[in-house]
Amino acid sequence: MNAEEMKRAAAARAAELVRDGMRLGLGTGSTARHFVAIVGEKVRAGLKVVCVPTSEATRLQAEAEGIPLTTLDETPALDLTVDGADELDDSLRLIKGGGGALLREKIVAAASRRMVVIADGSKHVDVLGRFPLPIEVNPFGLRATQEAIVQVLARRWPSAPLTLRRGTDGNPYVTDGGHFILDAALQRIDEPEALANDLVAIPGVVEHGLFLGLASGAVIATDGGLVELGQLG
Ligand SMILES: O=C[C@H](O)[C@H](O)[C@H](O)COP(=O)(O)O
Repeated sequence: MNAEEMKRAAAARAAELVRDGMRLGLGTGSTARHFVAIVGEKVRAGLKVVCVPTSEATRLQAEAEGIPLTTLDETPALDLTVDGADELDDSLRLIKGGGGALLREKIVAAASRRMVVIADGSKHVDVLGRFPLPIEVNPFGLRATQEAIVQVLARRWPSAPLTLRRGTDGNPYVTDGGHFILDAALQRIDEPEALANDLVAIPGVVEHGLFLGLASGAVIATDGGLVELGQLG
């Protein structure tokens, strides 16, 4: 299987968890895109669900698929969210936000009774951190927030590069929430909980890409077949 086939296979397994009447969170990214497409096929075949998209990109795809959408204001509690990840470990701790959607993804995951991660095997790691950690910040006071983050990181990563994410036009990348993203190249995060606590305490940090205690299960597609972690049902 190539990478796209693996993503599709993981998405198809997660789609088996979807039942009539469910309130679903729809993730963002190239893996979640397969899940949204499969849900779209099921909706056109008669499945009754309402969904909250985790980004404007996913909202556009879901609308094009004819998937009924709602918001967390109308539907504040969801049954299941299915989303991709940039990295996941055996304890279902994640790094997310490579596509810039971490804030809405985390809000939607936290509003869901279950969150199932879908990924190809390349995302499954022993220790988080090879993927740069996205940190979403308010544009106001960017430089001061950046320096505060550097100081916090310096306790464990004295020289970790912290880079302002830019779009293809060279301007700072702007999230759906109107924020910027700083990517921290940490290589290895041995204590993600401690780092998460430190980051949320910094004024100006809106959210970070460590998803801890949110995922209840994962479907990982490998050349040897599907590997399931945690609880899917
Ligand atoms: O912001 C983006 C999301 O966190 C994605 O779920 C994550 O980047 C994984 O995306 P992909 O499935 O494209 O690797």
